[in-house]
This record gives sequence, C-alpha cells and structure tokens, in this order.
Amino acid sequence: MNLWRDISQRLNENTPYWPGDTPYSYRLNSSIAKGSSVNVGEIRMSTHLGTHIDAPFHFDENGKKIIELDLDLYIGPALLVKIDAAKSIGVKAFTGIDFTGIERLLLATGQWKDLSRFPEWIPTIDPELAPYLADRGVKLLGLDLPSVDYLDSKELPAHHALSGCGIHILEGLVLESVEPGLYDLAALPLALEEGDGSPVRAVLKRKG
Ligand SMILES: N[C@@H](CC(=O)c1ccccc1NC=O)C(=O)O
Ligand SMILES: [Zn+2]
Ligand SMILES: [Zn+2]
Repeated sequence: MNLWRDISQRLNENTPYWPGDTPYSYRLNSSIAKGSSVNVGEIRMSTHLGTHIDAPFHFDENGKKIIELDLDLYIGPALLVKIDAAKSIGVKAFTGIDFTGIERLLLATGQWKDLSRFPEWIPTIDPELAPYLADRGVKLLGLDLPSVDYLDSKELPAHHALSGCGIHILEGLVLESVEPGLYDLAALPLALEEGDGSPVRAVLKRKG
C-alpha cells in the first residue's frame, strides 16, 4: 500500500551536518549482546541536522521555542512545486504557480545534489518572497536545502523575513523524484521544551 512516502533524510553517522556542528551518533548504553535484558540507545545530534524545523528561537533570542509552535502548521495539505533556483529564489520563480489557499508550500529546488555531503553552496530565499507568500496565506515553507539563507550568512535575512511574516521553516527535505502536486504533509517536531529546532519525520500522501 505505502500511502505515505518518506521525504526525510536517514539519520546515521554519515548524515551530513552543518560544518563544526554536532553530527548524529547512536550508541547502546545497555546491550542484550553484552548480557543486558534490553537494548537501550542514546542519540546525540544537532537540532539542525537532516530534516528538521526551525523555531524562531534559533535566530531570535526572544522567539518561540519548539514546544510553543502550533502543531497545525506541520500536519495538513501542502503543495509541492519544482522551482528553478538561480542564485536566489524570489517572486519570479513563482510565475504561473497558483497557490491560493495553500498554507504549506514545499519547494523542490534540486540544488542539494549529493545528500551524502553537506553542500558547498546553496541558493537563498529572497527576503522579498516572505511578504509575497504570506499575503497569499502561506504559513509553512519547506525546502530541500539545509537553510533558507546562504550558508555563510550571519544576518540570516531570509529566516528573519519569513518569521516576521508568520511563515515557519522546514529544512532538509528529500524531494528528488517526488512529483509536484497537492499532498497531505505530516512533519511533527519532538516535544522539546527548550528547542531552537527539532528533527522531524516528514511524510507525504498524494491528495486526490
Ligand atoms: N540556519 C541554519 C543552521 C545554522 O545556521 C547553523 C547550524 C549549526 C551550526 C552553525 C550554524 N550557523 C552558523 O553560522 C538552519 O536553520 O538550519
Ligand atoms: Zn535549521
Ligand atoms: Zn533554518
């Protein structure tokens, strides 16, 4: 059947991570093979590794943390569009795309070409796109890139612009070979009280 399709990065010790950040690791603290009655694991990873959401607290000291975010953002209908990503993704990339009534917009840029490595370069979301999308009702922007800003950005203008317009951010999706169209999306964060970000298991089910 497989109604739901996984659009998440696999988490293992080879999952690419932000340079200098904490990679993923897993170990058994208790092991049946070593005589314990149970296997009990421990995971360690950055909150911005793989497929994850950003809480506003990631880039704003007074911003909301993961536990404060509305769950409705992360479950419901979503439109997946393929866009031509040049240096920056602006209003022009959306010419001819009708997303009226769409609260969750997923962008397949195809610009993270080798998911086994952290990219050297990615396009950025043009901050002018934020009010344009917000005016049309978008509340969640998901994309197949590790960030909505350039990798070396310190000011994070796209993060701030999107958040300032009430648009939440979902990063690191795996959208290669997923057809554009209307889907149901589920990408729930963990219930992290202090979270600035959270890994999610992002899945899509074709609508209609
Ligand atoms: N903004 C990126 C993460 C990010 O910027 C970052 C993640 C881990 C370690 C350093 C980072 N930025 C450093 O300038 C993101 O939203 O995932
Ligand atoms: Zn992030
Ligand atoms: Zn981000």
